[in-house]
Amino acid sequence: MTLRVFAPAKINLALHVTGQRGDGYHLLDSLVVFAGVGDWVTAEASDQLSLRVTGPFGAGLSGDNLVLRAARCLGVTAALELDKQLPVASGIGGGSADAAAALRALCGLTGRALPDAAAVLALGADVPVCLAGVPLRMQGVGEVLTPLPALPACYLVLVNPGVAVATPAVFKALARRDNPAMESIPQWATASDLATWLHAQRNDLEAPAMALAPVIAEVKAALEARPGCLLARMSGSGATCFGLFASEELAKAAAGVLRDEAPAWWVAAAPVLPPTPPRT
Ligand SMILES: C[C@@](CO)(OP(=O)(O)O)[C@H](O)COP(=O)(O)OP(=O)(O)OC[C@H]1O[C@@H](n2ccc(N)nc2=O)[C@H](O)[C@@H]1O
Ligand SMILES: Nc1ncnc2c1ncn2[C@@H]1O[C@H](COP(=O)(O)OP(=O)(O)O)[C@@H](O)[C@H]1O
Repeated sequence: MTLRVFAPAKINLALHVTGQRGDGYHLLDSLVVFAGVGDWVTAEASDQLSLRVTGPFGAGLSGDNLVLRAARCLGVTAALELDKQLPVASGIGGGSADAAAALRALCGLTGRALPDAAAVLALGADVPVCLAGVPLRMQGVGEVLTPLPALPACYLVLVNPGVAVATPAVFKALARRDNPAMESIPQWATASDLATWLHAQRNDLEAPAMALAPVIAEVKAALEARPGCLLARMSGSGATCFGLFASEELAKAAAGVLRDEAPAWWVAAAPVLPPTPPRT
């Protein structure tokens, strides 16, 4: 039996750093969604644990892969394959998304129940939210997850300039760690309503990441300049930035122009998941 599971990119539409724990980990308040672009994890029953990595960003991976760590955490063996479509160390949770997809595939293969948030937090602060895989408010260091009102249909353009940004370095470069939490969450009727609310929120990691990798400011400005871009912001600890659009046509047009303008950048247009059916 073989199972193939999608590992969607995780996007922090807002990311507030509200404190720091005694162990150094930061307290977060984040609006997290998933995009219709991502990696794929395949698991086939085997009495040995193995991993084959393919895909355009597979060569950029070294060291202990989070997919293997997820399998060891469950105590399950399988022949795993990771098709790495997302840039590595880029603020869109690629490694955490892969770990969550591996957990799903391995639990599906063996008939086990999915582990809970507390059990998978040690794999990475983003693994619980990636395992949930639906839009959520994420708090604590990543383990406190609260459902959101249904999101309006909206589309993202993701742009990564090819500069890997190390998450610990960005947190370390923060000027303040006691920033205000997100404002209370309303019901958004349209993508424009969502953007208006998001404009009053922040990504507190944007300034320190831009200080470490100034090209991030260029990426954000390039997205902001595209017609129909309702909001441009960095995701996670960077360097990927997203633009929020109300329609697939506008998102695809923006992505096309950005690919022409900066052929070295990774550019993807994708819906926010789950895609909402059009209102009748
Ligand atoms: C910043 C965020 C926001 O969603 O996204 P990414 O930039 O990774 O996508 C996440 O909190 C990252 O989650 P993840 O990448 O799984 O983090 P981990 O592997 O657990 O931790 C990497 C390092 O980030 C810092 N870290 C992470 C999470 C957190 N709440 N406080 C922290 O201070 C610590 O220095 C830690 O050693
Ligand atoms: N499957 C994986 N995909 C991406 N990175 C991985 C994976 N396994 C281990 N890593 C390591 O985790 C680190 C963080 O990568 P990633 O999760 O892509 O970052 P981010 O959460 O900022 O998007 C990288 O430096 C990489 O070496």
